[in-house]
Amino acid sequence: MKKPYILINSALTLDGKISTKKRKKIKISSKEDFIRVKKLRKRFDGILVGIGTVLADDPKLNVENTLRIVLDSRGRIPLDSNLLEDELPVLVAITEKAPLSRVKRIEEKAEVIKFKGSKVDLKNLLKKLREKGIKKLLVEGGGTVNWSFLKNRYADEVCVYISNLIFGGKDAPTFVDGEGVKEKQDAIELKLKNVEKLGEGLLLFWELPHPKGL
Ligand SMILES: NC(=O)C1=CN([C@@H]2O[C@H](COP(=O)(O)OP(=O)(O)OC[C@H]3O[C@@H](n4cnc5c(N)ncnc54)[C@H](OP(=O)(O)O)[C@@H]3O)[C@@H](O)[C@H]2O)C=CC1
Ligand SMILES: Nc1nc(O)c(N)c(N[C@@H]2O[C@H](COP(=O)(O)O)[C@@H](O)[C@H]2O)n1
Repeated sequence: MKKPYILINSALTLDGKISTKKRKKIKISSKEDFIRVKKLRKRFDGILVGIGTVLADDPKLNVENTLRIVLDSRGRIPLDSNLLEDELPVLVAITEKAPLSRVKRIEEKAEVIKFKGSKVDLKNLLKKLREKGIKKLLVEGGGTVNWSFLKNRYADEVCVYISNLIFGGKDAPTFVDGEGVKEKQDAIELKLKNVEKLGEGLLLFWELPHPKGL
């Protein structure tokens, strides 16, 4: 079974942060980049975010004919979150760690798929998404989710908008968080495909040389 084609898109400050140390929703993209992202989202069958992003940003990701997917092992998605309050489809990927009473409430508002283990099993999730007809998946963070998709070599391409802002701070989330590698030899090496100036920032397109199948 082929996995969906996967693009990670993110907006970073010049120092690689995706929010400040307060970890709240912050506009890092320029006006021009938000216009680009709006068009980009329409080209994907699915948009995926982690529960950290849902709790911090309460995103809408409201694009017609696109499935919104949340990685949420413990079923923490707020029942009044924008994703669960509108009419557009949402899939919440949970694990056996999610309390049953909570799952029932989420199921009233979204499709729920349950996986074994303590974190959502990406391989099996991607299989299920492909079976559901998701051929192109846009991953929009945050840093922990980006790490999972890169570490496992599931991402095919990466697009980052590098803004003219600097947030600093060791506790501010970065484009890729998670465990990280210990040695340079374990680094995830990408190939630069394109560079564009956009507003006061730069748009960079990268390709992963050997994305993994399922
Ligand atoms: N500038 C930008 O472009 C963007 C910025 N952001 C910012 O990023 C920050 C949020 O990032 P972060 O806190 O890292 O949260 P994430 O959105 O990356 O969500 C991470 C959580 O997802 C759950 N999860 C379940 N299964 C997996 C899996 N297989 N792999 C990875 N995660 C899994 C885990 O929680 P659990 O165990 O409970 O399931 C995990 O802690 C916010 O500050 C937000 O504003 C976010 C997106 C874009
Ligand atoms: N491209 C981009 N630029 C920024 O500056 C951002 N803060 C984000 N954040 C991502 O977009 C989601 C919000 O989407 P809606 O506007 O609510 O539809 C947010 O959750 C991040 O994934 N992206």
